[in-house]
Amino acid sequence: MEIFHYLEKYDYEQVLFCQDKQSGLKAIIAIHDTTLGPALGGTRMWEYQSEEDAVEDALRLARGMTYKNAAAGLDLGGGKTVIIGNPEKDKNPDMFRAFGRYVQSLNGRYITAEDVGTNETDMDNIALETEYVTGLSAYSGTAGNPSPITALGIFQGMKATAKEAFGSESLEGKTVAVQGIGSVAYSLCEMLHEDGASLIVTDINKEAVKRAQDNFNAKAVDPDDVYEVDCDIYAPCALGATINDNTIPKLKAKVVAGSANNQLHRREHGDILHEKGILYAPDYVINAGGVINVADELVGYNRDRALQNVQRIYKNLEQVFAISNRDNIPTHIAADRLAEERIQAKLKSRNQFITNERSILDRRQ
Ligand SMILES: NC(=O)C1=CN([C@@H]2O[C@H](COP(=O)(O)OP(=O)(O)OC[C@H]3O[C@@H](n4cnc5c(N)ncnc54)[C@H](O)[C@@H]3O)[C@@H](O)[C@H]2O)C=CC1
Ligand SMILES: O=C(O)CCC(=O)C(=O)O
Repeated sequence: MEIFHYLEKYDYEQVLFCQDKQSGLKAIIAIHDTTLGPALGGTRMWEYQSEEDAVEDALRLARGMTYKNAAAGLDLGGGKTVIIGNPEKDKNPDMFRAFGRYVQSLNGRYITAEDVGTNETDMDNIALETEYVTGLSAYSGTAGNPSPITALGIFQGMKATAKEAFGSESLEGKTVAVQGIGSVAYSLCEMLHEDGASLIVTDINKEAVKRAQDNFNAKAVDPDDVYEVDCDIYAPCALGATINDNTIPKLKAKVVAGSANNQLHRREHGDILHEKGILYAPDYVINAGGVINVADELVGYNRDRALQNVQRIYKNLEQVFAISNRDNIPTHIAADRLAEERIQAKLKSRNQFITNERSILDRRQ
């Protein structure tokens, strides 16, 4: 990988390699863009095939956070960390403390949180060394597990998408096929069931499927069969890249709206959905509930306020659909435009001079 070529192509600000021999820490902090504010994005711990894969993942995820935070209306830029290692075997508290010291060294340019492979306990260890961490354990009066709140955002976003696709936001009587009944999707199924939707579920974990069958009267299908079931909405809530060359021809749903990150295998798959008349709720717009929730910790966590802000996802998607209709473009491009318009507007307003402790006026005797 030609690293500076890549950084220049997507306009990254900074990449920091962090190593601590004693704890075994090997981390990469990527800061994509801080136009809107300090970069906020979680820390992923994963056993990568190669160091190059780890760098690529950190860069791709950091850029995704710039768009997610901008489209969510947060005054935050985009960044992300990956820690190289197996989260089941290689973790220790000192590793996260060492990482916390690196985060502190950035003096607030980057704020971290949970991601795949890390949890509230890891964030608590990071917090022993830096104030620039969110998503701490709920016992310390903070946000705690973001999944139910992410689910609320998906539920709101699904309603906005249903309104655009079917003319009514009501999910009563709609059939939703949910892929992956993990932390987010279980809460989502609960809300959908209460709202009168019928559920078709799948998971590689049989217990998760049984729980949904027992509690929400859901119909179960095998993981490979979920794409072609008769349904109104397909909700990918497991892995990324499930919208691809193989699955699109099978889809009977008129709407794709779920929590997974990076749902489109390639960007052109968003174009194909558009051409086929399948309305796609862009992943980083609809799944921003988690980051909206942890961002609230930065100003002193207030759950009611965080929940209210998560409801904004409905309006954010309405805006995406308005741009898509106005410019006759697929929704994934409309979402990018929404995020980029916010960043550009902020860049322009920087032309106005403000006095601060760094300005020339401050040097007067
Ligand atoms: N937890 C959160 O607040 C947020 C989560 N997301 C994304 O949402 C998705 C779900 O997140 P969580 O619920 O936290 O994860 P989770 O790990 O609790 O749930 C994922 C579920 O998917 C199942 N699964 C894996 N491969 C599958 C397959 N091939 N077919 C069917 N099921 C499969 C797993 O068995 C598991 O039950 C992830 O892509 C995550 O990145 C995005 C934003 C925030
Ligand atoms: O939700 C979080 O814990 C942090 C935000 C983030 O990294 C994400 O939304 O992918």
